[in-house]
Amino acid sequence: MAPRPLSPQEIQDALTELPGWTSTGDRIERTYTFAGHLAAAAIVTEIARVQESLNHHADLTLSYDKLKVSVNTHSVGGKVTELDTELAHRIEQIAVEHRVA
Ligand SMILES: C[C@H](O)[C@H](O)[C@H]1CNC2=NC(N)=NC(=O)C2=N1
Repeated sequence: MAPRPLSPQEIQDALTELPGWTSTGDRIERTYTFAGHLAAAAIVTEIARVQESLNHHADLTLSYDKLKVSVNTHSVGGKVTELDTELAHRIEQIAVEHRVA
């Protein structure tokens, strides 16, 4: 079944379970900061594995010691759906394992 775009209220409710994540309206995003570049780069492959398993992919922007994660659902015209909040939770699990602040 096709995912349904979440309402602004549903997005806000979902973000209460995702500290550090924000909504721009049509996306949910978080920027993680790491000890350095290799630590920031190392998490990318793990996120990619989860994204392949879910068949849902965020935009990942790697800079020196930061990784920005930004996601929406293309198949509904670029809106936030439960697929995005599910991926965000999975990425949070990986971040905890990497002891990201
Ligand atoms: C064909 C394939 O199922 C689609 O392109 C998947 C892949 N990853 C995706 N990722 C995101 N963020 N949104 C999608 O709609 C999406 N669709």
